[in-house]
Amino acid sequence: MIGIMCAMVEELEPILEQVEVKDKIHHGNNTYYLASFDNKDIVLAYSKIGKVNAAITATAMIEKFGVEKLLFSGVAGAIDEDLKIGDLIVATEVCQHDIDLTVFGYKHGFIPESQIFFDCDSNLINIAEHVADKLGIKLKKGIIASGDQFVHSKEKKEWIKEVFGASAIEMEGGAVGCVTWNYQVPFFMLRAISDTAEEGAGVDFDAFLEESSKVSAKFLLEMLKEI
Ligand SMILES: CCCCCCN(CO)Cc1c[nH]c2c(N)ncnc12
Repeated sequence: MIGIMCAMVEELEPILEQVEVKDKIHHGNNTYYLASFDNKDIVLAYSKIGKVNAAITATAMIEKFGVEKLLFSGVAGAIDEDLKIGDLIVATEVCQHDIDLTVFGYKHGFIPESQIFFDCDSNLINIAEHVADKLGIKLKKGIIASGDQFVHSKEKKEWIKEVFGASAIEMEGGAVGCVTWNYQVPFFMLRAISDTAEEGAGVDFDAFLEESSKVSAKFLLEMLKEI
């Protein structure tokens, strides 16, 4: 079973309308759509925004639906200057920039018995690169940082870049990476840029959420054909 996760309904809609939904299951205040696409069984859901909501959905996908690969599609704020609105980025690793146990000598993003960075699945990243070549589109790869805040300041964005080497910023991937690492389930995340995470990012986000969600959804569906 393949799991497809988004944070917001706007990110899931463009995927859901392209698959054959067989059943809808309500569980833990989430709706899980059982569907098939290209003769593959998939379960889809949006978690709601933020790391806790994302962790709930990722865990349910694994524990209740037996998902063996978890793919995330959505939008993100750009940290790297070469990422423009509408561009795609694939996560090589994810982290949580709002974890801070530095007073005990730990690095930012580190929790004892856990990790700062969680690797995304190299096989799925390879498939993404193959699909990008086939479609003739530019696909950036990089670290994506998550935190429970919408980043809209150049200072904060630059700090996250400095401390984590992140190329993009959002609010769920680091949590999903932590869940999939604990359960040893392959994880892949694709995001399309909706804003630059600086002053005024909220306005850009509202303006480009729908369009960028479609960019990410379209690519993810192409990937599904190759999995
Ligand atoms: C009510 C509106 C909720 C916005 C949710 C934003 N998502 C969270 O995953 C992605 C995202 C896009 N741009 C971002 C930014 N600049 N900072 C954090 N997250 C993001």
